[in-house]
Formats: sequence, structure tokens, C-alpha cells
Amino acid sequence: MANQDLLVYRDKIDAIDEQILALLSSRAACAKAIGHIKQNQTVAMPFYRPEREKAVLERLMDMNPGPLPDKEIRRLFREVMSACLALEMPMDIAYLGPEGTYTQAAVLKQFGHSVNTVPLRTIPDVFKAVQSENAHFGIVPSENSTEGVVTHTLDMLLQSDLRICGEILLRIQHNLLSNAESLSAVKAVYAHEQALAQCRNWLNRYIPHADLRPVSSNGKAAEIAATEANAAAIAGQMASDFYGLSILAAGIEDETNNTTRFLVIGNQQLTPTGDDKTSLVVSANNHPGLLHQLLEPIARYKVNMTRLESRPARQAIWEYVFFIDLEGHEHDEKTASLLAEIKRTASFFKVLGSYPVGTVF
Ligand SMILES: O=C(O)C(=O)C[C@]1(C(=O)O)C=C[C@@H](O)C=C1
Repeated sequence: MANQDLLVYRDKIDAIDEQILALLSSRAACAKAIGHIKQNQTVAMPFYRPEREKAVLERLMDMNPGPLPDKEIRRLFREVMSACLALEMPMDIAYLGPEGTYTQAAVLKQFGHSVNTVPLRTIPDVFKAVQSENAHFGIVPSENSTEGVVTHTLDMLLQSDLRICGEILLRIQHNLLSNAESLSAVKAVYAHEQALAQCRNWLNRYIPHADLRPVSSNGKAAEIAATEANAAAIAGQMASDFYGLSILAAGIEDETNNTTRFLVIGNQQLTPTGDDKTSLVVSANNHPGLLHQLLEPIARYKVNMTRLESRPARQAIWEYVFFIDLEGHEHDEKTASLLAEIKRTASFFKVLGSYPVGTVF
């Protein structure tokens, strides 16, 4: 009898799948039509519209009746839009490699699996690929749990004409990946030194006998663990799939809730979504109270500053440049007048981009 019920539900699922397929095909046809419209404009119209994608995903999560959790709805529709965008324009996305790193996971979280991902060796290489139009967008770490603030990215943003077109927040889960039979068989653990530091308590407790070996990236660690007997790597789920390693232990970080931030860099100006951030870089001749003078308008406008970073300036005329993230879009009225005030006091002022606030999902 139970089996009979099961068959009834399978029949229902078959019928529903047919409807989903028909609907997906209609959706894809609409995306193709949008692609033609975009292609036929006299003024170039961007194919990738992160602000629209954000609105689509949020609307569906708000409407979600269950039982699928919002996170799964987001993931499924993320992939639907990724496939639709690929019909309009196949996207090449450059990122800081190697494959299997958290940066690659960030690419897939933002763009889905239907893009062509291009791993590059350095952050300047990623900027160059986008600048020379060898890639549509680039993904670089900004504040990385494995490197802290990524100063290279800040330096490149200062020099380059590219803009920040998005931020990607990724919850980092460290796993112990290995082909060893068991934890007791693991003789060496490879990882970026920060990942080793973040898992220290767990490593001391469960594999105190293992030799800890820092390497340049967690992707590199996984590559070594895939070939060396009884070696393990600390890396994300992606690396386990990519290098064919088993997850010997999942979620081994001492501090859970570990989120890192990546930036999407490109040539695109995005329109406001109502929930945006603006990144800028400012400097002025050094004098007592300089920072206060630059920041005072932000307090007066009651705008939230989500980040402040100072970097030694390359040119000697300014000693420091300040990287500031604010809530709001440069084309919002309030943000625009705040930016105009900051610009008046600064001798150097550059908006790096206005883009939708990222979600941790
Ligand atoms: O609305 C658009 O402009 C589309 O191109 C459609 C669509 C989608 O599939 O919903 C696809 C790609 C864009 O990045 C945004 C949305």
C-alpha cells in the first residue's frame, strides 16, 4: 500500500516537472527576447543587471510559501537566472585562483554555474583581464578571513578606472579534506596560515600528532592533499569536489559565523536599488584633524559608515588615503549631496562604485 502511495506521488512529481520545464522554457524565451532588445540599443545596455537580480531573488524569498527554506529558493533561482543570462550573453568571470578557493565559491554564489570562470594568479591580473575586456567582470577578495584586509585590492582600486559593481558575502566553513582512511592516519595538514590559525583548537584536539604546513592558498593545499599520501588540507566544499577529496571533518573552524567579503569589479554603472553601498577613496594634505574634517559631513548627514581603511599613499603629497564605505547610492539625493561636501574638503576624491548591499545567505 505504501508503495502505491509512493507511485502516486511520483506521478504527481512527473506532472509537476513537466510544468516546471514548460515554465522554465518560457522564462528563458523571455530572457532571450530581453537579450535581443539590449543588443539592439544604440547606447550599449548591460546584459548583467545585479540590481534586477537582487530584486527578483528578494521578491521570491518574500513570497516563499515553504517548505523549501529561503536559502534554497535563492540558490535555485540564482541558477535559473544564471542560465537565462548565459542565453543573452555568455559571461567570462575572472577571479583570483587557483580553482577550489573560496574566491571561486564567491563567483558561483554571485553569478551561478552558467558563467565561464577564469582563474588568474594575482589580483592585478584580474584587474587587467577586465580592463582589457578579456573578462566581463572580475572577483577579488576585499576582507578575507585568510588574509585580513587585502591591501592589494585596495591599491588596485586606487589606480584603476574600474568600478566596484557588487559585494559578495560568503560564510566560510573550513573542512578537513583528505584521502586518508581516518583522522588518526593524517600525518600532515596543509592550509593557508590564517586557516591553520582559525582551526587551531580543533586541530590540537583531534589531530595533535599531525604536522601543520602553511601554503599560499587553501586551493593549493587541496591540490597537494590530493596527491600526497596521508596528507590533509583545510579548505571549502568546492575544493573537495574539484580535487576529489573526502570531507574527513566539516566545520572545523574555532569561530563559527566567519564571513568574508569579495568585490565584483567591472565597467558598469548600476542604478539604485534602495539598499546600496557606495565605496570611495579620499585624501587631503596631512594636518591635525584631517580625518575628522573628512568624516564630519558623514556624521552630520547621519549616514552609516560601514568601513574605514587607511593606506599609505603612493604619491608623497598625501601621506594617507582613506577608503570609506557608506550606506546609500551615489545617485540618491542625500548621498549625492553628502559626497559633494566630502569632495569639497578633499584634495583627492574618487567614487569607486555604488552597488547593492550583499547578503550573507
Ligand atoms: O531583466 C533583465 O534585464 C534580464 O536580462 C533577465 C534576467 C533574468 O533572468 O531574470 C537575466 C539577467 C540579468 O542579470 C537580470 C535578469
